[in-house]
Amino acid sequence: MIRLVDSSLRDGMHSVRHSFSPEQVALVAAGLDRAGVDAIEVSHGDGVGGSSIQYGKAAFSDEALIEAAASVVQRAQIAALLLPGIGTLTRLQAAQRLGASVARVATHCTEADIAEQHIGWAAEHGMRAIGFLMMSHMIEPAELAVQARLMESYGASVVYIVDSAGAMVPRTAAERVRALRDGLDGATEVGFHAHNNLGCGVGNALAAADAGATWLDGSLRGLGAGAGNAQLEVLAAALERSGHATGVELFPLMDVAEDVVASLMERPQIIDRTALSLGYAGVYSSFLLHAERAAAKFGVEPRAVLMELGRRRIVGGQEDMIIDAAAQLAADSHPAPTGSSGSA
Ligand SMILES: CC[C@H](O)CC(=O)C(=O)O
Ligand SMILES: [Mn+2]
Repeated sequence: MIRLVDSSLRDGMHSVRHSFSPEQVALVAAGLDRAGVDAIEVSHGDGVGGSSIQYGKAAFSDEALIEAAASVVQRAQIAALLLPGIGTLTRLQAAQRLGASVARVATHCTEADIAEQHIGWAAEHGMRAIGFLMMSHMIEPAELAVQARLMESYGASVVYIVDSAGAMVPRTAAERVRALRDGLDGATEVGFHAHNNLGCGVGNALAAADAGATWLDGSLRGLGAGAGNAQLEVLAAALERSGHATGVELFPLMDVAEDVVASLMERPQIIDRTALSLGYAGVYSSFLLHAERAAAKFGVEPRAVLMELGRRRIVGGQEDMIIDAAAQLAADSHPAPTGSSGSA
């Protein structure tokens, strides 16, 4: 049995500049709940506590959004994402008080050790504790399994491989799932979170399921950072057709995607050259809008900025480097005249 987690109201926040209102959240969450989705993730795109100049100001507080979602669901669990260092444990505690019962604690794929306190607290306080290893394409499957074991040792009952950059293809996704499946205790489940920058979002999630992942993320209409996530309603149909039960009712899921989410989207969730460059260069999907803004400011190509970020191996939390890379590219293309000191 596959458990489906919807991320439209969290990863989708990147795509709408963190603007969803409690009313919009309630509409989408009610539709997802009717369709039988297991968990609905709600917060700023960068998790609880993410609203800031660095990551983008949200229109409403995480707490108001979580409360709105929790007030309309009958069956689905509400999930809160926390990136230690962006949000603190107190934000997770507040999320739990307001109705979140799933804690997804996210770290860069080599930094699982910073999640010990948060995963431990969630597991000890009745939440389902999930570890979320971001930018998982950047390290080899065996190294990823070592990090996953750390999260398991802190109390995570599920560890996710997170293809933040949408840089994986079905083979590399499946290799990582197999490495975690082999390295973790049999009781610990493996999850997969896809991005569609290389056009492989649903395919990667299917490959992950075939390799033993039992938790899969997606979002309605694919609403998410970069080219978006695995499109949830498409994934549900494709899983059913490939023999994986999800417990989700497909038509109500299609309906909330088309009748509610489609009209909330600010930009088409397509693989244009900038989104494709994210996957090709292996860059964090949530950098898309930041890179477009920085490129416009410095008069350079967004694609060039993303390729430079990939070359520098910049990871989440280093958003200021996007501006640095754009400024550097602008300076390289308009070098100061010989003999100039570069300052007035
Ligand atoms: C900034 C948090 C990030 O969006 C989490 C996530 O969904 C990912 O890494 O793909
Ligand atoms: Mn994501």
